[in-house]
Amino acid sequence: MSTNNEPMTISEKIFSKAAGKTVKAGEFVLANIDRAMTHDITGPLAVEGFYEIMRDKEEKKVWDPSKIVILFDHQVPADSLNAAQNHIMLRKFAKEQGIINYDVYEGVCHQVMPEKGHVKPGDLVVGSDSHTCAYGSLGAFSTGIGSTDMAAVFASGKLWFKVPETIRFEVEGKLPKHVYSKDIILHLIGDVGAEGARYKAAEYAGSAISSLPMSERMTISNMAIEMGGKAGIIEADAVTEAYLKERIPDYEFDPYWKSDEGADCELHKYDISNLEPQVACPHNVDNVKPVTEVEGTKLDQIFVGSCTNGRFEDIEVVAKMMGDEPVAKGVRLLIIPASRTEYMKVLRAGYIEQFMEAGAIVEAPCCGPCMGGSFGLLGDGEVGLATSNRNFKGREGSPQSFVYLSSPATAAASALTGEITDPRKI
Ligand SMILES: CC(C)[C@H](C(=O)O)[C@@H](O)C(=O)O
Ligand code: SF4
Repeated sequence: MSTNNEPMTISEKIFSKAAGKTVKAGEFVLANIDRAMTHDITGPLAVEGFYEIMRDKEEKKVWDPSKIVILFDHQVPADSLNAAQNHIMLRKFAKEQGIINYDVYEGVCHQVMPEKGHVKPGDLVVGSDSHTCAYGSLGAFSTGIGSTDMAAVFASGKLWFKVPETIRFEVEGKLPKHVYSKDIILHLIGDVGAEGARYKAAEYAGSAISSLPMSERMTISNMAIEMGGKAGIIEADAVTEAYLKERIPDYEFDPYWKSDEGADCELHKYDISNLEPQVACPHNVDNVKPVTEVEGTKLDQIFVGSCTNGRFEDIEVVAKMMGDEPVAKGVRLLIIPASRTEYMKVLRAGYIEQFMEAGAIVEAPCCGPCMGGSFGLLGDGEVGLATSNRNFKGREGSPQSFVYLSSPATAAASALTGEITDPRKI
């Protein structure tokens, strides 16, 4: 696609493809969208907006129903009459328009989209959810948009963008035992701050990133938005290829979708060889401390799940660390696999029985308490530890509660003791 020899970032390449001409960071483009995703919270307003845009048109059809995905994850199974009505409305819209609709609770959108093969390297993907940046783990430019922008995408398949500058995180080293990609991303966010990557495309590279399996890459891309990133991209490689070959039958790896050497970016370098497990403390995701500084904080609830860390691999870490030990008295351990597929893997591995016997509770795939909208909420003065991605005041329930964020390993160690615990000490 590059028409001259100037090195380009992966974002510039993707926007050049999407705009049909070579574009550079800082330029405004009207871009063709490859895939659009919406869910039960933001979908209804997008549908209303779509009909508003189409009000004078005789045929009120979306631009391409095969490129839109609608799913239900935030309030499932319907937890209120309002949610049930929203689901009815979205099911009807999807049916009338012929849109792909996972309407029987397939799981959290950001797990289901890659899992079902809806994203590939070089794609421009939009979703009406801020953690849409998660699909950057597959080498796509993927970003969250609002419901009204989604309405415009439904109608036209296009959207205006300013091509973002790139902020590149080069992370080298071998992860110490019991330290995971969640610790890397919390460390990066703590370092650059909640605004450190504002309107920039974050790119993660280096030996510590390329050696991560896909499940852990997803965690890192997912949290780009927590430092203000517009996207969180990891260049596609053999790991990406293997993941996609299982899901997209005709997928062929294309080495073009990477940042060229010498492309313009703001560079940040890290060595994580001695990284401690990290914890984000109330009430901001960038309030990050090594676990040793918050050890001993008493917990009321631990939530293992969400689009950030609700995959089989995450839950397996918890199962293995807990072994036959029970959940500590006085703490509630809530485990929610991120999708039906991940749930089935957890089930077949025998972990659900193990967790239930240990005194934990395993729920069906959904966002759960992550956003404080559904079940499993924290009350006044309660303290929770979660493997999710946000800990703002009131995020998991009461504005008088406190949420810490960690890796599944730290969550498991803490479930055994009832207080924030360094997994290296278990
Ligand atoms: C409901 C949705 C708009 C929201 C988001 O955009 O991220 C939610 O998924 C979250 O994690 O806060
Ligand atoms: S699991 Fe949490 S972060 Fe992910 S989409 Fe659901 S509410 Fe948002």
